[in-house]
Amino acid sequence: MYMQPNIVDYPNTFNATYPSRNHEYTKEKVAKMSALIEEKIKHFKAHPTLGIICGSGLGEVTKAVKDPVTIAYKDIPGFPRSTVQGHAGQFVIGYIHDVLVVCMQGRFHFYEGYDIGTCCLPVKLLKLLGCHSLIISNAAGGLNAEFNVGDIMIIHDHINLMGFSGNGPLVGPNDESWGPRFFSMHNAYNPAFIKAAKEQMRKKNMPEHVGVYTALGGPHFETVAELRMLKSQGVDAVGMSTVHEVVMARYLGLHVFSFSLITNKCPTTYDGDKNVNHQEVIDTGREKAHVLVDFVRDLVPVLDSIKD
Ligand SMILES: O=P(O)(O)O[C@@H]1C[C@H](O)[C@@H](CO)O1
Ligand SMILES: Nc1nc2[nH]cnc2c(=O)[nH]1
Repeated sequence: MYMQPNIVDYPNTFNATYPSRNHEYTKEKVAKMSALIEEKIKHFKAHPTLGIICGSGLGEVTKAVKDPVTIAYKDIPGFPRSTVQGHAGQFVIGYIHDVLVVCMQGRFHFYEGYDIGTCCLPVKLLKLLGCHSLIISNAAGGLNAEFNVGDIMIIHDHINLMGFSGNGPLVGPNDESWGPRFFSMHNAYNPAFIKAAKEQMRKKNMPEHVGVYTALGGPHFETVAELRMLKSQGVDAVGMSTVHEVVMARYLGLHVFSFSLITNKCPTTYDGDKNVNHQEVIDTGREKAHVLVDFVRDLVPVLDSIKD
């Protein structure tokens, strides 16, 4: 879907167009959304400290949440709607162990027609709700030959392909009260979180995959030539999200842990019938729900205790 670029008056100069609507999500606007949620969770008498963004088919992670309060995205004025199968479109807020978490069952993708800034609005909302850290999950195709369908890959770095070409969430005017104009993406994926997650994997006898993720605009999956190119550039898993959310999270000073569920293998040869499809992605998420719930449940208190 073609999005009409947003037109903003730049004081005294000219009308500028921006690919991202991030600047429209002002503190005032996002605080109104946050206040609606806070009202519905005031009985907890605490603010959530950890946000969890669930990838395609990965919403069952919320089974780890005790005393959940569910709030539909459609009940928050100005908040986008989920349009993709496997993204329920609701917040699930409650406790995992003694940590108050906000889970997002559903994220927003560029291919749904949302601009990249709108895709990252949830990260701003999670920050205003009080989160200091995020777990960002996604379903991804595995390029690394060591990965099997159903494995988890911890993301230790990414290649921001959409951002390379100027389609980044922070393109446009900057409000310094949210974050700085320029900032580093070095160690964007918190090394202490990665270390803790690897320890969890070792204890659970899970393969300890760590790798590089990239997101393409989608919604189509990749050609063999594209996958070969990505593999040659050091990409281990390919998806359609996460990267821009991590950029936004680091801008806001949030700590990030992120992982991919490898839902399919990415074909790098032309032989055989290797058509990836969304149903396969959803099915792998469902089949592995128990592993994800267990992994996230045990990781949450560990990550929450690491403050830098
Ligand atoms: O929201 P995520 O990144 O987990 O979703 C992936 C990428 C596409 O949206 C979808 C393809 O099946 O899964
Ligand atoms: N781009 C992309 N996204 C995915 N999400 C789940 N599997 C895939 C994949 O193979 N490619």
